[in-house]
Amino acid sequence: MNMPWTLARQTARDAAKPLDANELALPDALGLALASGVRALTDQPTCATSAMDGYAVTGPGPWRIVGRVAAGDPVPEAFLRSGEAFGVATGAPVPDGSDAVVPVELCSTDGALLVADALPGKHIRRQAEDWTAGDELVPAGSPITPAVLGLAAGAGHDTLLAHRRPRVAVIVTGDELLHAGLPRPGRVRDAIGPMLPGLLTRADLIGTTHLRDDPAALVDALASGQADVLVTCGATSVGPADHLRRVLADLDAEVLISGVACRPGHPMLLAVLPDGRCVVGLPGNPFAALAAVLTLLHPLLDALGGHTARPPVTAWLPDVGAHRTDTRLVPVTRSGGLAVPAGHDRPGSLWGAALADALAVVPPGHRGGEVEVLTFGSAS
Ligand SMILES: Nc1nc2c(c(=O)[nH]1)N[C@H]1C(S)=C(S)[C@@H](COP(=O)(O)OP(=O)(O)OC[C@H]3O[C@@H](n4cnc5c(N)ncnc54)[C@H](O)[C@@H]3O)O[C@H]1N2
Ligand code: MOO
Repeated sequence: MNMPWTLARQTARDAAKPLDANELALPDALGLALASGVRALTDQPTCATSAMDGYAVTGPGPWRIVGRVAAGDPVPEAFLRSGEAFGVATGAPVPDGSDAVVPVELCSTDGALLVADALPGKHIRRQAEDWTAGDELVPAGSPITPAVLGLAAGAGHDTLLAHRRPRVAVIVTGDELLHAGLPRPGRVRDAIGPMLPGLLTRADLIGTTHLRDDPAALVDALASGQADVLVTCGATSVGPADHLRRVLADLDAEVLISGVACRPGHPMLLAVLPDGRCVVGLPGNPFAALAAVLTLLHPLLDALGGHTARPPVTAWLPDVGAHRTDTRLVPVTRSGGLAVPAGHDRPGSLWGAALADALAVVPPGHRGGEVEVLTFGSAS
């Protein structure tokens, strides 16, 4: 009995716990998931600062210019009194007592005398206006994007605690596969091996092995290794050369998912070996393999990498002819909230997927309307 598609995705997410976490220098943490929230180590700003190049002033004008402070200077020792002005640069601390900053282009000066209109409080960034020391700025489980790195640096961090990226080994099986040159009767080019690295943006691909349809070789390939996840391609079905299910049984693997009610890709599977390593079985038909990556592999890799599930991305899809009982995965291009089918979506062909930027998830019975879309880059 094939598992419903939505349950299969959730089962894949729940199949693994986040991998260990390490304290990493900021540049090394890019793309990983935060293992603990980023907290501000100081107030921002740490003191009242000027938001403009100009003059800090106090009381009604005109004012007497009594000094100047540049970016990088410490807080001026002077306390600004009514009728006094202090030259300030954007980002520089303003003297205590300042009422407002007047931008330089709104000022006229006559020697040490400054004339302008000042609005109380204007253009002064008060201490802790953005955040206070101890505030959580980004929660655990968030992806460490370039902006998170910049924010963390701004909040005083030199390192971040981040989960390790899962290590993935790929095993491509099939006597009929060629890895170069022209396909010919009885021989096809491996289309899955070249596709996978670009789909593993949240993992480290540690190796790709090509095997004949030989159960002993498959046992050897699965039995040991450094990978957290083994991804097999082909051999998921019931033909004489399709050994994956028997080999997993011989290895005492716990099969969590053996078939999913979706088109294409229904023979996909997920198993856990006795030592905790996971096996994701991608069907041999290349578009079915892509469907299995987005359905099972991405949620599993997200869970291992410590990434929190994000709200689904949706788009409006016309009636594309839903399946009666199974979820269809349909290649689409998206434009302004609308998903347009790319066509060419037969299980053995990546043509439609190559023209698409996402797969639309079409539940059984769908007759047009809002659907979830899965992008190729990452996961849930
Ligand atoms: N009796 C049944 N036969 C099949 C069923 C079924 O339910 N009952 N399901 C079909 C579906 S759906 C799929 S999908 C495939 C899954 O097959 P396998 O995972 O066992 O893969 P293979 O048999 O090795 O290959 C299937 C097909 O894909 C081509 N292939 C395999 N690997 C690659 C690759 N790396 N790159 C490009 N093409 C590949 C292979 O040559 C075959 O044409 O089973 C159906 N049969
Ligand atoms: O998964 Mo198969 O047709 O559905 O390629």
